[in-house]
Amino acid sequence: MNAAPTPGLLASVADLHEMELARVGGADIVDLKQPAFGALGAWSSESLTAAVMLWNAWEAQDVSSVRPLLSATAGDQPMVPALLRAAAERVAATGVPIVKVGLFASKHTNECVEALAPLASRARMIGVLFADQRPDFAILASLSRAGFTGVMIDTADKTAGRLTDHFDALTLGQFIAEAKRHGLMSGLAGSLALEDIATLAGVGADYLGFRGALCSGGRTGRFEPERLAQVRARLLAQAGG
Ligand SMILES: O=C[C@H](O)COP(=O)(O)O
Repeated sequence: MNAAPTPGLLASVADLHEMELARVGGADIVDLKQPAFGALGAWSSESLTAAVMLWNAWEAQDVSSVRPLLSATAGDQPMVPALLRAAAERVAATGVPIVKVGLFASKHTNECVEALAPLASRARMIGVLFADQRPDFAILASLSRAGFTGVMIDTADKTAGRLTDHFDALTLGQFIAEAKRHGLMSGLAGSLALEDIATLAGVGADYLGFRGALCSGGRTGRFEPERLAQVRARLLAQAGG
Protein backbone atom coordinates (compact mmCIF):
# COMPACT_ATOMS: atom_id res chain seq x y z
CA MET A 1 0.00 0.00 0.00
CA ASN A 2 1.48 3.39 -0.92
CA ALA A 3 2.51 5.61 1.99
CA ALA A 4 0.20 8.58 2.56
CA PRO A 5 1.52 11.80 0.97
CA THR A 6 3.12 14.23 3.41
CA PRO A 7 0.51 16.60 4.79
CA GLY A 8 0.96 20.32 4.22
CA LEU A 9 1.65 22.67 7.12
CA LEU A 10 -1.03 25.17 8.12
CA ALA A 11 0.24 27.94 10.40
CA SER A 12 -2.26 30.14 12.18
CA VAL A 13 -1.11 33.75 12.54
CA ALA A 14 -2.45 36.66 14.58
CA ASP A 15 -1.06 39.66 12.65
CA LEU A 16 0.66 40.76 9.45
CA HIS A 17 4.14 40.35 10.91
CA GLU A 18 3.42 36.73 11.83
CA MET A 19 1.95 36.28 8.35
CA GLU A 20 5.34 37.18 6.87
CA LEU A 21 7.16 34.90 9.32
CA ALA A 22 4.90 32.00 8.32
CA ARG A 23 5.56 32.58 4.62
CA VAL A 24 9.31 32.85 5.06
CA GLY A 25 9.20 29.76 7.28
CA GLY A 26 7.61 27.65 4.56
CA ALA A 27 3.99 27.30 5.71
CA ASP A 28 1.77 25.80 2.98
CA ILE A 29 -1.35 27.54 4.31
CA VAL A 30 -1.21 30.83 6.23
CA ASP A 31 -4.33 30.90 8.40
CA LEU A 32 -5.53 34.26 9.71
CA LYS A 33 -6.84 33.63 13.19
CA GLN A 34 -6.95 35.73 16.38
CA PRO A 35 -6.34 33.14 19.17
CA ALA A 36 -7.20 35.70 21.85
CA PHE A 37 -10.81 35.59 20.59
CA GLY A 38 -11.32 31.82 20.90
CA ALA A 39 -10.75 28.59 18.99
CA LEU A 40 -11.48 30.27 15.64
CA GLY A 41 -11.12 33.92 16.60
CA ALA A 42 -11.68 36.22 13.61
CA TRP A 43 -9.59 39.12 12.37
CA SER A 44 -11.33 42.44 11.72
CA SER A 45 -12.42 43.19 8.15
CA GLU A 46 -9.82 45.94 7.90
CA SER A 47 -7.03 43.58 8.98
CA LEU A 48 -8.25 40.87 6.60
CA THR A 49 -8.26 43.38 3.73
CA ALA A 50 -4.67 44.36 4.55
CA ALA A 51 -3.68 40.69 4.73
CA VAL A 52 -5.16 40.03 1.27
CA MET A 53 -3.18 43.01 -0.08
CA LEU A 54 0.02 41.59 1.44
CA TRP A 55 -0.78 38.13 0.06
CA ASN A 56 -1.31 39.61 -3.41
CA ALA A 57 1.97 41.50 -3.09
CA TRP A 58 3.76 38.21 -2.45
CA GLU A 59 2.51 36.98 -5.78
CA ALA A 60 3.92 40.05 -7.54
CA GLN A 61 7.21 40.15 -5.63
CA ASP A 62 8.44 36.59 -5.92
CA VAL A 63 7.16 34.54 -8.80
CA SER A 64 9.91 31.94 -8.30
CA SER A 65 8.60 30.47 -5.06
CA VAL A 66 5.17 28.98 -4.48
CA ARG A 67 2.96 31.40 -2.58
CA PRO A 68 1.22 29.77 0.41
CA LEU A 69 -2.56 29.47 0.39
CA LEU A 70 -4.44 31.97 2.57
CA SER A 71 -7.34 31.11 4.86
CA ALA A 72 -9.20 32.99 7.59
CA THR A 73 -11.49 31.95 10.41
CA ALA A 74 -14.98 33.38 10.81
CA GLY A 75 -15.01 33.45 14.61
CA ASP A 76 -16.57 31.31 17.35
CA GLN A 77 -20.11 31.97 16.21
CA PRO A 78 -23.35 30.68 17.75
CA MET A 79 -24.88 27.94 15.58
CA VAL A 80 -27.62 30.20 14.21
CA PRO A 81 -27.81 29.90 10.40
CA ALA A 82 -28.20 33.61 9.65
CA LEU A 83 -25.42 34.60 12.05
CA LEU A 84 -23.01 31.98 10.75
CA ARG A 85 -23.72 32.96 7.15
CA ALA A 86 -23.20 36.65 7.92
CA ALA A 87 -19.89 35.95 9.68
CA ALA A 88 -18.62 33.83 6.78
CA GLU A 89 -19.78 36.36 4.19
CA ARG A 90 -17.97 39.16 6.06
CA VAL A 91 -14.70 37.24 5.78
CA ALA A 92 -15.26 36.24 2.15
CA ALA A 93 -16.09 39.86 1.22
CA THR A 94 -12.52 40.91 2.11
CA GLY A 95 -11.16 38.68 -0.67
CA VAL A 96 -9.70 35.97 1.55
CA PRO A 97 -9.67 32.89 -0.70
CA ILE A 98 -10.51 30.24 1.91
CA VAL A 99 -13.02 30.76 4.73
CA LYS A 100 -12.96 28.47 7.78
CA VAL A 101 -16.29 28.19 9.60
CA GLY A 102 -16.65 26.56 13.01
CA LEU A 103 -19.45 23.97 13.27
CA PHE A 104 -19.82 23.77 17.03
CA ALA A 105 -21.96 21.10 18.72
CA SER A 106 -25.60 21.88 17.94
CA LYS A 107 -28.94 20.39 16.85
CA HIS A 108 -28.89 22.94 14.02
CA THR A 109 -25.67 21.93 12.27
CA ASN A 110 -27.36 20.74 9.07
CA GLU A 111 -29.44 23.94 8.83
CA CYS A 112 -26.27 25.96 9.30
CA VAL A 113 -24.45 24.06 6.57
CA GLU A 114 -27.42 24.52 4.21
CA ALA A 115 -27.44 28.26 4.97
CA LEU A 116 -23.78 28.43 3.91
CA ALA A 117 -24.34 26.62 0.58
CA PRO A 118 -24.89 29.82 -1.48
CA LEU A 119 -21.56 31.22 -0.25
CA ALA A 120 -19.85 27.85 -0.77
CA SER A 121 -20.82 28.09 -4.44
CA ARG A 122 -18.62 31.19 -4.84
CA ALA A 123 -15.98 30.93 -2.12
CA ARG A 124 -13.78 28.07 -0.90
CA MET A 125 -15.24 27.04 2.47
CA ILE A 126 -13.82 24.71 5.10
CA GLY A 127 -16.08 23.38 7.84
CA VAL A 128 -14.32 22.96 11.19
CA LEU A 129 -15.50 20.21 13.55
CA PHE A 130 -14.34 19.90 17.15
CA ALA A 131 -12.94 16.67 18.55
CA ASP A 132 -13.81 17.62 22.15
CA GLN A 133 -17.48 18.02 21.14
CA ARG A 134 -17.87 14.45 19.78
CA PRO A 135 -18.76 15.48 16.20
CA ASP A 136 -21.06 13.32 14.06
CA PHE A 137 -19.06 12.53 10.91
CA ALA A 138 -22.34 12.17 9.01
CA ILE A 139 -22.04 15.93 8.53
CA LEU A 140 -19.37 15.26 5.89
CA ALA A 141 -22.07 14.28 3.39
CA SER A 142 -23.91 17.56 4.08
CA LEU A 143 -20.73 19.57 3.64
CA SER A 144 -20.07 17.90 0.31
CA ARG A 145 -23.63 18.46 -0.89
CA ALA A 146 -23.41 22.11 0.15
CA GLY A 147 -20.30 22.57 -1.99
CA PHE A 148 -17.70 22.93 0.76
CA THR A 149 -14.05 22.60 -0.30
CA GLY A 150 -12.89 20.88 2.84
CA VAL A 151 -13.30 19.86 6.42
CA MET A 152 -11.01 19.79 9.42
CA ILE A 153 -11.05 18.61 12.98
CA ASP A 154 -9.75 21.01 15.63
CA THR A 155 -10.43 21.38 19.35
CA ALA A 156 -12.76 23.97 20.84
CA ASP A 157 -11.50 23.99 24.43
CA LYS A 158 -7.75 24.51 24.29
CA THR A 159 -7.45 23.50 27.95
CA ALA A 160 -9.03 20.07 27.29
CA GLY A 161 -6.06 18.34 25.70
CA ARG A 162 -4.74 17.80 22.21
CA LEU A 163 -6.54 16.32 19.22
CA THR A 164 -4.70 13.05 19.84
CA ASP A 165 -6.14 12.91 23.37
CA HIS A 166 -9.64 12.80 21.89
CA PHE A 167 -9.23 10.61 18.79
CA ASP A 168 -6.69 7.89 18.02
CA ALA A 169 -4.92 7.60 14.66
CA LEU A 170 -7.29 4.86 13.47
CA THR A 171 -10.37 7.02 14.03
CA LEU A 172 -8.70 10.02 12.44
CA GLY A 173 -7.72 7.85 9.47
CA GLN A 174 -11.37 6.81 9.08
CA PHE A 175 -12.41 10.49 9.21
CA ILE A 176 -9.86 11.37 6.51
CA ALA A 177 -10.97 8.45 4.31
CA GLU A 178 -14.62 9.55 4.67
CA ALA A 179 -13.67 13.15 3.80
CA LYS A 180 -11.85 11.95 0.69
CA ARG A 181 -14.85 9.77 -0.24
CA HIS A 182 -16.93 12.93 -0.20
CA GLY A 183 -14.36 14.88 -2.22
CA LEU A 184 -13.37 17.10 0.72
CA MET A 185 -9.89 18.43 1.44
CA SER A 186 -8.99 17.40 5.00
CA GLY A 187 -7.07 18.92 7.88
CA LEU A 188 -6.21 17.97 11.46
CA ALA A 189 -5.47 20.44 14.24
CA GLY A 190 -6.07 20.94 17.93
CA SER A 191 -3.16 21.92 20.17
CA LEU A 192 -0.94 19.64 18.06
CA ALA A 193 2.58 19.22 19.41
CA LEU A 194 5.80 18.12 17.72
CA GLU A 195 5.32 14.60 19.06
CA ASP A 196 1.92 14.31 17.32
CA ILE A 197 3.49 14.58 13.87
CA ALA A 198 4.81 11.00 13.84
CA THR A 199 1.32 9.76 14.72
CA LEU A 200 -0.59 11.96 12.29
CA ALA A 201 1.72 12.31 9.29
CA GLY A 202 0.61 8.95 7.93
CA VAL A 203 -3.18 9.13 8.34
CA GLY A 204 -3.62 10.81 4.97
CA ALA A 205 -4.69 14.34 5.91
CA ASP A 206 -4.03 17.05 3.32
CA TYR A 207 -2.59 19.28 6.04
CA LEU A 208 -1.86 19.55 9.75
CA GLY A 209 -2.67 22.83 11.52
CA PHE A 210 -0.59 24.46 14.23
CA ARG A 211 -0.73 27.52 16.46
CA GLY A 212 0.23 26.63 20.04
CA ALA A 213 3.28 24.62 18.94
CA LEU A 214 4.54 27.62 16.96
CA CYS A 215 4.46 30.04 19.88
CA SER A 216 6.31 30.61 23.13
CA GLY A 217 3.86 31.18 25.97
CA GLY A 218 1.01 29.21 24.42
CA ARG A 219 -1.30 29.92 21.46
CA THR A 220 -1.78 33.59 22.41
CA GLY A 221 1.97 34.01 22.88
CA ARG A 222 4.77 35.01 20.53
CA PHE A 223 5.11 33.30 17.16
CA GLU A 224 8.63 31.80 17.02
CA PRO A 225 10.20 31.16 13.60
CA GLU A 226 12.44 28.51 15.18
CA ARG A 227 9.39 26.56 16.31
CA LEU A 228 7.89 26.71 12.83
CA ALA A 229 11.21 25.45 11.45
CA GLN A 230 11.15 22.54 13.93
CA VAL A 231 7.59 21.56 13.00
CA ARG A 232 8.35 21.79 9.28
CA ALA A 233 11.55 19.77 9.65
CA ARG A 234 9.69 17.08 11.62
CA LEU A 235 6.99 16.90 8.94
CA LEU A 236 9.54 16.62 6.14
CA ALA A 237 11.53 14.03 8.09
CA GLN A 238 8.36 11.94 8.38
CA ALA A 239 8.11 12.13 4.59
CA GLY A 240 11.54 10.67 4.39
CA GLY A 241 10.26 7.72 6.40
O1 LIG B 1 -6.06 25.33 12.39
C1 LIG B 1 -5.15 25.31 13.19
C2 LIG B 1 -5.32 25.87 14.52
O2 LIG B 1 -4.97 27.21 14.50
C3 LIG B 1 -4.55 25.15 15.59
O3 LIG B 1 -4.49 25.98 16.72
P1 LIG B 1 -4.01 25.36 18.11
O4 LIG B 1 -2.60 24.81 17.89
O5 LIG B 1 -4.07 26.52 19.06
O6 LIG B 1 -5.00 24.29 18.46
